[in-house]
Amino acid sequence: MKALISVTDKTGIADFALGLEKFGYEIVSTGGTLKVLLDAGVKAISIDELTGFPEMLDGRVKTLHPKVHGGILHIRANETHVATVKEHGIDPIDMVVVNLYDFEGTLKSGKPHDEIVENIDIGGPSMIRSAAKNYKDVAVVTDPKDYEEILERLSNKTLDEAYKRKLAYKAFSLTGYYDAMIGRYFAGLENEIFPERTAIGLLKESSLRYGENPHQNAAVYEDAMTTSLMTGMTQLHGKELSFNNLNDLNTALELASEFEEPAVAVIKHATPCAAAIGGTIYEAFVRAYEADKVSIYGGIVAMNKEMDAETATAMDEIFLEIVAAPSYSEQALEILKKKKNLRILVINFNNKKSALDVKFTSGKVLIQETDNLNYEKLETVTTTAPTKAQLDDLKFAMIVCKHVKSNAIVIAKDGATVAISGGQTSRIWALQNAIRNNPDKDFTGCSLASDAFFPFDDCVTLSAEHGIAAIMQPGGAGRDQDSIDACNKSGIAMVFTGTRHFKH
Ligand SMILES: NC(=O)c1ncn([C@@H]2O[C@H](COP(=O)(O)O)[C@@H](O)[C@H]2O)c1NC=O
Repeated sequence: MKALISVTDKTGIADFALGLEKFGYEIVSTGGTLKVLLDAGVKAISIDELTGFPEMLDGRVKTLHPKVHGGILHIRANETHVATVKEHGIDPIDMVVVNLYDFEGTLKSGKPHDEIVENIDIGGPSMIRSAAKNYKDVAVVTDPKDYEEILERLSNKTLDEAYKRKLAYKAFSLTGYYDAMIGRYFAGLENEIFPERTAIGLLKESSLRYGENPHQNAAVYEDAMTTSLMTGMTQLHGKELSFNNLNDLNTALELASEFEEPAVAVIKHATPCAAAIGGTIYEAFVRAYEADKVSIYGGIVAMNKEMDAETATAMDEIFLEIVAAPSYSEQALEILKKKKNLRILVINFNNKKSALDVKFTSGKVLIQETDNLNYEKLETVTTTAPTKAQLDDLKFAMIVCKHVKSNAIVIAKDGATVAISGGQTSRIWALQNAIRNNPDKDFTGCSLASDAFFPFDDCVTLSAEHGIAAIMQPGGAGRDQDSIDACNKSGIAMVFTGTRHFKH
């Protein structure tokens, strides 16, 4: 029996090869791997000896040879195959142990293009695919974590077809993932974000306790080709993150990262319930908290600057699922850690938002660029123009609005939300809810943003009844003029942005 071993990640390979030898395997190996094996006392032979060719072209051709692929691919139960390999002096290869050049690591460490290309493994995936195709006769081992089990199975004679098929599934998943990364890298070089054919390539990070609801199984995957806000985040404390936590966190981070100044976003059910900016994080937090003291219960709080002790203390009375910040003062951490279950996350806000927004629907996958444009223009369409403070609030409200599920209305004052209403099937309902859910709020002088245009003037009429002073919306409705007239009648300033922010 022969095992061909050719690995970049040499973890555990010597012990595995020594183990295989005990079960009668003759080991054949490539340059660097051979050296490690010989040093460990494995009686391995070189691939050159097997093929009768030297490794050549700086390692570009080592195992790409009929003696290798014929040895792997012939069907043992097929007499013609067996006769053919015999005729050509090809010995059967019964096990292929291969892992691949570190394309991902080379790319991520910012190496030049030529070096990245050199780290595209050709011979490795070829052998993996050959062995996986012929899994009934060949065991394909691509993961060092499997070495132990394979030796165990050799010992109790359970390296059977069913297990070899499982190894084949892992093998094809690996080559698919590997090629997906390479494909995306090359598409990126052409600035092609919507290629004709594409593979995403996802690496399982962990299973989750459950999905959106306890009866749904779920797992979380890492997209190795994307660096975005959650990339490299660390959890300092608290229970493991759930499916809903991660989904909600995404909105929290995307909103908090919109601002240069200290900003706090409070999220429930993947939609903001409050947000504020301030001179300090403490100020921003207090104002966000006061904006909605009810919904924050069980929410996620993300901030774009260090969490200090004062802010941590202010959170003390509130039940939160997650706090996320770029860093924590020692004292803040001490205070927060008193809450056993609170998940405390460190986020790298220098990472950008993900460039693509991907939605899997039933049978179709929708891919779009992330909504990165806040407004195309700022055009005052009323006789009254917003004051500087009102315009600042309008811009702030529109940024928050962008992250609220449609139909969305955000009312703000002095850089803090006053009312948010989203996920409504009619625009007027969104505004009615914003007002109805906040019976104690005074909307006089507030600024209002709408994620899409007003189809009728009813939103302006209701805004006027509640003293709202300025409105921002994309404009573009057939009845825009009705809304403009209604604003002029009530002295409301209205600004058109030309940019819609639906979020479904
Ligand atoms: N070109 C080939 O024929 C070839 N055959 C095997 N490899 C890769 O060479 C690596 C091992 O090289 P070494 O044993 O020299 O450290 C493995 O990751 C294996 O996938 C090859 N390298 C690249 O394609």
